[in-house]
Parts: sequence; structure tokens; C-alpha cells
Amino acid sequence: MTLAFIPFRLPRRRRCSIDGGNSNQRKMLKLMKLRSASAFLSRSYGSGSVPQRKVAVLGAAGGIGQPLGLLMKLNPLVSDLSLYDIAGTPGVAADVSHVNTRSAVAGYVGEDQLPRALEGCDLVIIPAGVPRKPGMTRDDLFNINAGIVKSLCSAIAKYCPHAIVNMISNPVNSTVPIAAEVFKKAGTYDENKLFGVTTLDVVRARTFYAGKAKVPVEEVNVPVVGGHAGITILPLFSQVTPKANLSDEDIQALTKRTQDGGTEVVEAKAGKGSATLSMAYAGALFADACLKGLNGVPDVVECSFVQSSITELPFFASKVKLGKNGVEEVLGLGTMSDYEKRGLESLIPELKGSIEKGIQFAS
Ligand SMILES: NC(=O)c1ccc[n+]([C@@H]2O[C@H](COP(=O)([O-])OP(=O)(O)OC[C@H]3O[C@@H](n4cnc5c(N)ncnc54)[C@H](O)[C@@H]3O)[C@@H](O)[C@H]2O)c1
Ligand SMILES: O=C(O)C[C@H](O)C(=O)O
Repeated sequence: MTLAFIPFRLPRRRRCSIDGGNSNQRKMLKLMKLRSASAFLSRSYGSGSVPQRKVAVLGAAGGIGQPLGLLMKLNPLVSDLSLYDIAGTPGVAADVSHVNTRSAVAGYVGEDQLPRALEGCDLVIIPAGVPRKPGMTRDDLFNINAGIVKSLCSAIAKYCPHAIVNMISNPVNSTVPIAAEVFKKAGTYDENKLFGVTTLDVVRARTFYAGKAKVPVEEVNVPVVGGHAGITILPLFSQVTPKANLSDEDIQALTKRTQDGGTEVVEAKAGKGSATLSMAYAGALFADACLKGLNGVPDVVECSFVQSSITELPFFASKVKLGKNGVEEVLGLGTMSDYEKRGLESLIPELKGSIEKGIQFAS
């Protein structure tokens, strides 16, 4: 998983050898980086023209929304960036708009301006809602965030019914089913266009594994399946690459740390919210993957919580192939270890309950 808007990165070994060189070599590196950026774009779109893509961030003045807005402004696949919140967006939009990259930026504040924020959107990212404080579960956010998500999704159904939706607001295990129900009621539901963003779980699993296995973090690839809360987060370290010789105890500790990654941040922030910067990074990665898919870039695969039939549950996170219409294929679970099989069995009742809670709320 690499960011389209950081196409300049050379593989680690090449970077090392040139970075240490003389000034001519460094100039050459700079030129190569610029060339590789334009080569990337023309490779992806043939004629060299990048499609116009309007992206909205709902909750754009928040802890996630602000850095996510900035990261989307850095993404050359975005032509129009729409920053919406119930307060604070004029300032955030003015600030982000001064960054000298491709997209036009507009700030929208309050419900009256929501239609204009959404009209013509290809992708809507939703980090609106309250975050956890220490001692809370993600489900404790349900009472406030379910209503926020429901009303935002009603507006999406009305003003940009064909947009891809990236749901960040917690509890994701329930907010995605809520969104699906709202879209179904409005007659606009397309199961291929609704995604629960679980990328931060993958980002964490990669980081924690790389630290333990002493392998370069950029090379680590590991699927994380299930959902996005506690034991419903199931990293499949038996499928990780590159392989390292870790004990069962190590794998269990890595699994637990991945499952508790959000809580680790909530506790460290001591009442000032949950993960924002790492989430903005993860959200930008996932949004970028969706845009690449929309633009026809082949073989884009990410983990996401989507409508699924790979288990008995109607929604499930797994590897998903992204294409011009959103989900192109929900990929299976692959071969799992006995430990992971037990993890899968024990997450099912909790995830089922959270999905049903969301469906019931919205219907
Ligand atoms: N999926 C994940 O992996 C993941 C990771 C981190 C956080 N989260 C969740 O993301 C959400 C946001 O977290 P945060 O730290 O940015 O919170 P925050 O409180 O800093 O920001 C939330 C923003 O949402 C806005 N908002 C509230 N109601 C709104 C509405 N009706 N329309 C538009 N905007 C509205 C607020 O004004 C605020 O600016 C939380 O629910 C959190 O649990 C999810
Ligand atoms: O833990 C949280 O409440 C926020 C988010 O879901 C996370 O995983 O960081």
C-alpha cells in the first residue's frame, strides 16, 4: 500500500545509496523524483490528463478532519476538496486552500450548506462525531454518532447518491450498517460503494509487527479482518510478509496490541480524544486507494469493512479489490492458523450484535 501522492519514494535500498551521494547525485535524484511523479500519472491515465474528482470530508474541522483535509489536498487525484462541518470550516478551508497543490478547496458550514458540499462528489469521507475518552468502548459512542451518521447519509442519498462513502465515525461495526439502511430506504444503496475504514488496524499491525520482527516497516503486508472494535479486529499474522521467526506468544501479543491499538492512544491522550493523526494518514491511504480504483488503476487491494458473504455475517472486513465501481471483488480469508480460526469464532457474536444494533436503529 503506497500513497499515490507520494509517488516519489524510491525503494528503500536505492534511496539509501543515492541519499549518501554528492550534490550532483542529489540533483539527479530530485529530477528522478519529479519525473517519476509525472510518469506515475501518465502511466495511470494514458493521455496524461487526470480525471476531475470531487472529494468531501464531513467533520472536516475535527481532530481527524483537519489533517485528513490537508492530506487530501496533497493528493493529485483530487480536483475539488469540499470541507464540511457544523462549525469551524471556513477557517480550516482558508488555511488548507493556501497549499499550492492541484485541488480547489471550499469550506461549508452548517446544514444549510451541506447540499452544496456534497453535490457532484465522487467520494465522501465521514470522520464526523464524538471520539472515545478513557474507559469507554466504541459502542458507548453509538447514541450520539448513530444519529449524526444517519443524517449525513440521508443527505448523501439526496445530493450525491452515486458517491463512494468511506465511513470513519465509530462504532464502525454499527455505523456502516446504519448507512446501508439509510441508503436502502432512499433507494440509492449500492453495496459496492460503502466502506467502513479499517485501514488504521492494518497500519498498526504493520508497525507493531515490523518493530517485533525487525523487518523494514514499508515491506510489511498483513491482512486484518473482522470488524473495528476490540476482539472483532483480527490480524492474520499467519499470512504476513516478510515472514519472521516469531513464537506463538509473540503473535498473540501482537494480535492483542493491534486489537487494543485504539485504546492505547485514547489512554495516552487522557481524555483529549482518540487517534487523529494516524487515522488521518490511514484514511488518506484508503481514500487514495478508492480514487485509484475509480480511475481504473488495476489491482488495488485494501482491507475494508463491507457488505460481504465470506462469513455468515452481512458485513465483514477483509481484503477487497477496488475498481471503477467501488468494490470489484471481496476476497476470501485465505488459510488461517488455528489461533486465528478461534479468534474468528469468538468475534462473530459481538460483531453480529453491533451490526444488528445499527440495522435496528436505522430501520
Ligand atoms: N475508523 C477508525 O479507525 C477511527 C479512528 C479514529 C477515530 N475514529 C472515529 O472518528 C470520529 C471522529 O473523531 P475525531 O477525533 O476527529 O473527533 P473530533 O471531535 O475531534 O471531531 C469530530 C468533528 O465532527 C464534527 N461533527 C459533529 N457532528 C457533525 C455533523 N452532524 N456534521 C458534520 N460534522 C459534525 C464536529 O464538529 C467535529 O469537528 C469518532 O467517532 C472516532 O471514534 C475512527
Ligand atoms: O479507538 C478509538 O476509539 C478510535 C479508533 O477506532 C481507533 O482505532 O483508534
